Amino acid sequence: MSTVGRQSQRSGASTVHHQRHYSDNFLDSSSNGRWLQSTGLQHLQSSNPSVPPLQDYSYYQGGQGSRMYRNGQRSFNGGSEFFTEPLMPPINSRPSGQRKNSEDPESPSGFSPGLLDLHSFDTELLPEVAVPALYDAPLPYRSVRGRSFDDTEPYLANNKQTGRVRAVPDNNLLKSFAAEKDKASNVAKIKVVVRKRPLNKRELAKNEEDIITIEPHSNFLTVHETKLKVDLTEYVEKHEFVFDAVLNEEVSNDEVYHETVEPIVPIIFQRTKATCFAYGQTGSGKTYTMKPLPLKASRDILRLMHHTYRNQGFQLFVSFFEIYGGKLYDLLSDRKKLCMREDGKQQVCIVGLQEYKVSDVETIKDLIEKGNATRSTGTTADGNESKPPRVVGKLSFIDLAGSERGADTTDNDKQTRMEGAEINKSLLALKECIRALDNDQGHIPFRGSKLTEVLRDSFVGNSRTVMISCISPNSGSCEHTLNTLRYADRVKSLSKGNNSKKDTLSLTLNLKESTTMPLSSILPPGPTFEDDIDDSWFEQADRDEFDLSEEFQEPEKPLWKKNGKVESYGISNSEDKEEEDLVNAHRRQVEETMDIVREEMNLLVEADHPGNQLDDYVSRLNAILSQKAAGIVQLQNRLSHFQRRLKEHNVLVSSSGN
Ligand SMILES: Nc1ncnc2c1ncn2[C@@H]1O[C@H](COP(=O)(O)OP(=O)(O)OP(=O)(O)O)[C@@H](O)[C@H]1O
Repeated sequence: MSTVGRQSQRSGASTVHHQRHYSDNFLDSSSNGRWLQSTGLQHLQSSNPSVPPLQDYSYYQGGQGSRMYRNGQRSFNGGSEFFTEPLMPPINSRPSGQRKNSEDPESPSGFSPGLLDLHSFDTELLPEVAVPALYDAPLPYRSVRGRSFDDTEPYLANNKQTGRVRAVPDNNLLKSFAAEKDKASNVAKIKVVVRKRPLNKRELAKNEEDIITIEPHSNFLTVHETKLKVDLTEYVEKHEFVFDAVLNEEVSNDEVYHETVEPIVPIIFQRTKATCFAYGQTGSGKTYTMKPLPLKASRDILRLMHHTYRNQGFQLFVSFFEIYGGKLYDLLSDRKKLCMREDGKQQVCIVGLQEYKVSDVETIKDLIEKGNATRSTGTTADGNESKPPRVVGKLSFIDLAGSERGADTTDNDKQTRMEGAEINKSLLALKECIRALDNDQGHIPFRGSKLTEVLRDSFVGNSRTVMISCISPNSGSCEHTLNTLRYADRVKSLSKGNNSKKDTLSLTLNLKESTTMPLSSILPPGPTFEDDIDDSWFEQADRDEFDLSEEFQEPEKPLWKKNGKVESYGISNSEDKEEEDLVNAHRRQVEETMDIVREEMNLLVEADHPGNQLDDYVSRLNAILSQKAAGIVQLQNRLSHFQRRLKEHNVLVSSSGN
């Protein structure tokens, strides 16, 4: 076992390499019981695993870890839904309009998703594996070591256990490899999917309207926002969005998996890190959506490991943790507080995080279901433990805190405001990292928040991100829904391969995009696309990002847009952006108000009003002005709260040394 210390430039603390202690004995019912009690995972039902258990699980601690970003107060009540669903039925196998009974809109949210690490392990750590005749292959192939098919490192070069014969794939298997590789290389770097949940009982009881329409079999979504005209009569403003996929309230969790994570599973066998996160306001269905994904993904990963990549030396590890208030807690170890360090290679290590090596779905389910085990006293592994398995692929599932909490600046409670600040910071930093990732920028601003720091290695190299934006359909959530969709839209439009033209194209060619062709390959060449990307494009993208005017582009839109008065500010960092958004929104409100006043004054001047009508006019104008003024004051308050929170947060960050 090796421990290497290094002064971290940032924190000044020593860094620690992964320390892995293998043990056969990892589940302890007493501590599980405690954890289960608090998490409600005891409600989970068992299922038929699709892959036969191999019973070779063990665990180590101290490796790179999993992450979930959640609100600490969130409950972890489990539902039985995802253990009882059939394994990945085809997306069109369910009649449209039919929802599973088990998807109860009122059922409590489930346990947190976690992370699946896929490790390749050194040959000397390979367990003896019987080589079935099926996998025997002609000699020339025997010298090819294959974590993936085209990995041409000589297989025997470092293998001290020369007596062992490594299985090599036959032609069918080679075809499988190639097919999996093909699939992997055709998955877009960023995929933004929106999921709308059904109206819940409470909303139905209040006769709340469903304000979201989704065109069948399309990627289009429209929000119908009710607004007040100058004369205080109501009108509906339509906001249209296009995403990579838009899933309506009838879509099952299986279909969500099929659309989001399933395509990226093969990629992690190609040395790629993938991240799937859910974003949206509280109660919009993030947990409901994310909960089933890790197990579904692990089923597929194990299936690939046991079939296509059989005997290729892959191991799967699972870990769970939470980031709360900028601190890390191990959810598989009684919420033990963890710290994060960087090693000499700038790899992020979560010191002490327990990671469980798993070989069957049942074990993963057990881990999720039963929670943690006792800490390792650890059966010592052989001398090779100083050579920990190398992480070759990783799939992280992140259930973010409710997005509106980041914007909640009105709470007087300091703790709540601090939480809001951290959440806000995480969301903004996440967007920045995704943007940098997709633009192949050399610098990934992962230090913007704890979440992105932890996810650092998911943002470098050949990684993939799937963002699932969850939205509530009710009219009362309109503002939050629009915010969520705008965030998603920005993430999407920041992507150099995904401007709005391309979105439209992807609508037509969506099937190709997800099955045979990358989006970029079906798009026309042009100066705005990958090949000719230059700084001016980024500047344009930045301007676009902060042009809050998209929703006002229809004919009846306020004059401020036509006057072109709203300017975007230059961008210095992600914190500034939130402030800039607020400033722009504030400015927009003021200018909109001024335009209304001007219009009304013109009307007043032009019209030959008798005195009593003039009075009416003036009082109506006053009503409009005070309504607008309230909005402006509210924005001013938000702005100053935001600035205060930023200061507090910066003090906190610098005092914590992280
Ligand atoms: N697509 C859906 N179909 C049926 N019910 C849903 C769906 N999405 C969410 N729900 C239900 O809505 C409620 C809220 O969902 P959930 O707890 O997942 O929201 P959340 O976004 O994770 O909220 P929070 O941020 O507060 O944790 C739950 O009762 C859940 O069962």
